Amino acid sequence: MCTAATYTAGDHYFGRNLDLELSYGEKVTITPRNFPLTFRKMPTLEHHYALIGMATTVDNYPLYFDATNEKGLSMAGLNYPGNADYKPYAEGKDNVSPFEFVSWILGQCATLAEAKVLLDKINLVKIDFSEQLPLSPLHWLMAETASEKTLTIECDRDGLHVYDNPVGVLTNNPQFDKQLFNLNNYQFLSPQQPENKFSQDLELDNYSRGLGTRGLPGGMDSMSRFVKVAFTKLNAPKGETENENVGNFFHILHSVEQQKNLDGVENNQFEFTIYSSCVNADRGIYYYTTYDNNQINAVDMHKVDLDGRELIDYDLVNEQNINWQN
Ligand SMILES: C[C@H](CCC(=O)NCCS(=O)(=O)O)[C@H]1CC[C@H]2[C@@H]3[C@H](O)C[C@@H]4C[C@H](O)CC[C@]4(C)[C@H]3C[C@H](O)[C@]12C
Repeated sequence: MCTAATYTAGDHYFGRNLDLELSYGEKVTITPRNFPLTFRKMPTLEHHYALIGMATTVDNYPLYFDATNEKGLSMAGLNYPGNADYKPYAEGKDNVSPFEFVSWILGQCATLAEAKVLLDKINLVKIDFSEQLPLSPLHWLMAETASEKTLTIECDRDGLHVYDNPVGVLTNNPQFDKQLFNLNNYQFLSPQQPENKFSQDLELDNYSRGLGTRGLPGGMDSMSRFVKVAFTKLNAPKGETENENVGNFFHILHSVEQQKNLDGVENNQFEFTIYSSCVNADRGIYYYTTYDNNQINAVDMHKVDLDGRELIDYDLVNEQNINWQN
């Protein structure tokens, strides 16, 4: 399972937890403006916006899991098994494969309005990257900095759905409209202590702090994480400094982090949070933590030549770095 979220506190932040039982050798990857972005059925983008994000690069092709462009538009792909339904080639449409989708949109669009124009013409065509890397069933969170608005994009059996996402979070199944509806069931949650509405005939005691959050779901499943991360994010403090806000953002994501050995999948394996990312979308800085390294690491896209023609990538720093004080 995975979780993605946005957060605004002065600047605009976008990030995700990547939860899985295996790694694809992903690295923080910068695609400069003049790296030719090729597509199976669409013309090459010789010149485009520069991108920074997490990607696996195969045959010099960046397969982005999540990314942000130099204009602050961001996207993340999350698992959507059993629902994602990619389509056959369609004449007259922009036939873009899901593995190309992030680069196609972020390479060309600065805003959600521009992205919506491309989404109107798009056909998410069923073309695998390779036999070894077939398509994954995904849906996407997309956010811009200007309006602070967020979209969810899902390609179901009945076609493409582009939802306004007023919460600014995404997890996995079920469909987004059901996740949103489910929040109706949690209106009772509060960061404040409850008042007794149970009965005036009883004297009830707030015997513990945090009673307003009793009933907040804590499961690893995607509906539980949706509620928990939405509640955490919508009540998150807004700091004064970059460090404070990056810290706040990681607290939001880590509220739904998956610890090892709690979410069993096939072959006696367990899914866990491989990395958590936080992009400052206004400044093009990609921060991340990994399961084994709680320290926040950062890559700044503006410290490299964004007019280049070659991909630039950074291995994840995966070793725990303890700050010894004596
Ligand atoms: C599995 C990842 C999503 C995380 C997630 O939601 N996990 C939950 C698993 S589950 O619900 O519990 O089954 C997704 C996000 C982005 C995906 C990758 C990107 O789409 C880029 C390429 C695309 C290729 O078609 C397949 C490999 C791949 C490298 C993908 C592998 C995998 O499907 C990734 C890494």
